[in-house]
Amino acid sequence: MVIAATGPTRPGRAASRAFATSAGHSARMRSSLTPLGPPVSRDRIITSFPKWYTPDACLQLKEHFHGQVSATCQRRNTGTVGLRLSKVVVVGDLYVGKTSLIHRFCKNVFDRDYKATIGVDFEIERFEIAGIPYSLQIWDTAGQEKFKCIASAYYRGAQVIITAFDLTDVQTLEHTRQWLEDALRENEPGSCFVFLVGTKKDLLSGAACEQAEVEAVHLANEMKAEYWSVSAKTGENVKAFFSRVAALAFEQSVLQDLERRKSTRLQVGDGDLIRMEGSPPETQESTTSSSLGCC
Ligand SMILES: Nc1nc2c(ncn2[C@@H]2O[C@H](COP(=O)(O)OP(=O)(O)OP(=O)(O)O)[C@@H](O)[C@H]2O)c(=O)[nH]1
Ligand SMILES: [Mg+2]
Repeated sequence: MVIAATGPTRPGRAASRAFATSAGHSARMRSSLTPLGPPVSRDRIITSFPKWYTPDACLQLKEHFHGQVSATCQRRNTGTVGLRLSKVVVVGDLYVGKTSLIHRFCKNVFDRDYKATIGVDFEIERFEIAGIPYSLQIWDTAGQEKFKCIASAYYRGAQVIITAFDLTDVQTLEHTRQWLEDALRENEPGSCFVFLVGTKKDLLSGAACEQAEVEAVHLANEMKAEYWSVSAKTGENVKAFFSRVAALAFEQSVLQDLERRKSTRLQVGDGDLIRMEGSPPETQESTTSSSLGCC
């Protein structure tokens, strides 16, 4: 099986989309990243922190970027974050509407006909968040059992896991627990944001949707996930949902980058401290060179 590979997009200049499908032992690139492209479209520009769907099941309640993140973005000092892609993996039973959700967001289309995903597909969507370019690599996986082993090979390295279920089919909600477990197994504990998404909201009345959401919100809390109800058919909540995903992933990336840079500075700082305390010249030299080596 050939694994689809992408390089990082060039912020502000790169084309936004790469798309690959793998089926059994074959894989094909439908298109590839091109070096030049249009600027980020206006509806992908995020300036204020997108709000949760319900405060009863959300990953964080605050409505502003973390103070450190805002300050870092204002100074345009986000290190490599603006060059990075965050990997998002969408899992869930067959026919729940994973592909439709992604296509609504990335292509603004909806197809009434069902075409099963074979293996995996992915889309790259570019954003500009707090003035910094940022991209999501959104992996669409197959829900059919026979393709599960292909799809699960792509779970690794996810920063975000989206578990989708059909709001009109309670069984698909029950299965999300297993989908999440499988996806988490391939990733470092505590390294992923988890979302639980109820699809096909347009098929339910307001009251029926509220009823389905009670159970979903309960499960979302057990999963430590943020809950959203969406409709790929009407587009309801789709953009708001992915904006929220992008903002949370971006904020985490900036904070991790700051943390990494801080610990690098601390290592260098330790070396300086030893020198200032008057160690013999040969120790000074070895300390300095090992500090440089670290960086
Ligand atoms: N009414 C309605 N139908 C939807 C919605 N989303 C998806 N569907 C329909 O549900 C069917 C399945 O959608 P897909 O997006 O192909 O499902 P999937 O989860 O990707 O399925 P697999 O690729 O087999 O895992 C299709 O016929 C879609 O048109 C929605 O929001 N509303
Ligand atoms: Mg699909």
